[in-house]
Amino acid sequence: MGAGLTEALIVKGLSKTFAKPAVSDLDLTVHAGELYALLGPNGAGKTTTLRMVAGLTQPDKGEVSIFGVDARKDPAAAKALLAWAPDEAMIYDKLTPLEYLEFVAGLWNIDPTTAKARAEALLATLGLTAEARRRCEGFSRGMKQKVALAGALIHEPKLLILDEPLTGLDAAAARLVKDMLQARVDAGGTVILTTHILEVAERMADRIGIIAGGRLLAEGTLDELRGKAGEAVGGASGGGTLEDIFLQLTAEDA
Ligand SMILES: Nc1ncnc2c1ncn2[C@@H]1O[C@H](COP(=O)(O)OP(=O)(O)OP(=O)(O)O)[C@@H](O)[C@H]1O
Repeated sequence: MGAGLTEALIVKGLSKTFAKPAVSDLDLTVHAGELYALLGPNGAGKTTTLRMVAGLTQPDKGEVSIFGVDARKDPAAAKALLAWAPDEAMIYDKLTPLEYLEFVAGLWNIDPTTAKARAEALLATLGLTAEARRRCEGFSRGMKQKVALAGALIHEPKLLILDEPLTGLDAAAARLVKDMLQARVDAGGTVILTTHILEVAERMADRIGIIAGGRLLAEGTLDELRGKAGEAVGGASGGGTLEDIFLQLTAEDA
């Protein structure tokens, strides 16, 4: 985990209203080299927040800084530092995984030799070597999701943002993806993910942010969140699970 000297992401006062407020005056900090889990009930504003960080949704107000780059002033530089993997894989069915990855690499101006080497390495890590030259059209949802994840990683982003990366994956595929994310963090990369699987956050995350109604309820390590949940009930913090803490904090908010 990073020493906190560099911040991978700083979000300040981020706000977005659609028909009603989706994200309200949100502050978040993600340290370089950590795995950060953004949690919250359905409709809490997680996807909207991460889409604004990735430059896909225009905020109404607020600041987003990616490794010190002001994402609203210099979106191209910010985007080069990050990858966004949505929960619904968007890949071209007529292409093979290798062709898709070479196509995405082309968009980043990566030279073809490097692109091919990176694509093959990513597909191997994700257990897709045997399918590398088969068209994606017959692939399962989980396989397509893995191809999309490889596409997000082809330009070697410093910050990886994943919306519900484990949805639709079977146990073996979920393990592969979790191991890959952990390996990236161990190698100094930064990962932000949303998940409704609280055990995943509990086991993997260095720090956790809990949002509800577009507002940050708590942010910190599991121990820090335990302390907050304890304070909120006016007593000493117990050894509650993340699920206990999450349910307590979100129920109080509701
Ligand atoms: N493009 C949009 N147009 C209108 N409303 C939207 C749009 N995107 C999100 N919203 C609304 O903003 C709120 C927050 O949605 P968001 O998808 O960010 O929540 P979430 O925390 O990711 O939820 P979930 O866990 O269900 O995926 C919801 O009320 C949602 O209906």
